[in-house]
Amino acid sequence: MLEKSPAVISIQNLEKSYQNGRQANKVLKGINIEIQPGQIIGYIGPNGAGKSTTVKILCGLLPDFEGDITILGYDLRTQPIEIKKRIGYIPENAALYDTLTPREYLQFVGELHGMAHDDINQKIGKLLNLFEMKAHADERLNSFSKGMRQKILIISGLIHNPAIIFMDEPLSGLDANSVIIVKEILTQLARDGKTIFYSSHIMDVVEKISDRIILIDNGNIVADGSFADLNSKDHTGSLEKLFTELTGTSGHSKKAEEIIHVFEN
Ligand SMILES: Nc1ncnc2c1ncn2[C@@H]1O[C@H](COP(=O)(O)OP(=O)(O)OP(=O)(O)O)[C@@H](O)[C@H]1O
Repeated sequence: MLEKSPAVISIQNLEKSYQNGRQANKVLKGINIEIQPGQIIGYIGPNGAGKSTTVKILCGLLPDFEGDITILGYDLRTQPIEIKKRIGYIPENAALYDTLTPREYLQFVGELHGMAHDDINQKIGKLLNLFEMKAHADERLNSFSKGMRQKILIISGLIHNPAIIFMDEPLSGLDANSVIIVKEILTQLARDGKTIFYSSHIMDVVEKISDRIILIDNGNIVADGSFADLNSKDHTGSLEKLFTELTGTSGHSKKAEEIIHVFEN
């Protein structure tokens, strides 16, 4: 019998509350996930479900949480630096140093990761080329469009060759060609044994690239499995339909009609 590889991400009873004045607002209510290496995990859910909160906790950006998390065998509470060295985080939006050029910014990121100069420069050249950004390597970031900035963020999350890549709505602002490139990159990274934790609203991309889909709603996991498993269980046909059925957000055309009525009256 094939032995199961040890989990690269282990989340046990994860709970998180934000303080709202005097009241605690619990947004993660007991999340349990074990993730094997080389998988692409699609982490989906409605607005406010707790996706970004989960990703930020896993990347060590929100240290105040309940439960136990180990990543690559390191305890997130006591060994966050060991984890941060080995993961990449690609958020939807992040402040880039606007006065720098992509080359300068990426050199800075590479140095923070302790990479050798030659290695940094070689990776920068290859990745900028791949994302069709080489011509802009020495222009200032403050002149960049949303999609161009997003490409630089993606490169900065990959440059140090992390074992796990956390992505929070990474395709935001990218054109169709760039989306295809990112999809291909993710598939190949997973083939090379990297683990990808991918949080997104873009259902057809999640459906196509994910080995496993985890759907959260209101801080709880409501579905967890491959698209084929989830689809055969609920007979829905598409991830979008499954999403709306399980998160109770159906009746869209009626809602749209009501919104139009607001303008008409
Ligand atoms: N810094 C914060 N302080 C207080 N409440 C917060 C904070 N960040 C998030 N929340 C609340 O936590 C809940 C989950 O937010 P989160 O950003 O994790 O959701 P999400 O699933 O990523 O949503 P979206 O799809 O809209 O990005 C929401 O109710 C949100 O209002």
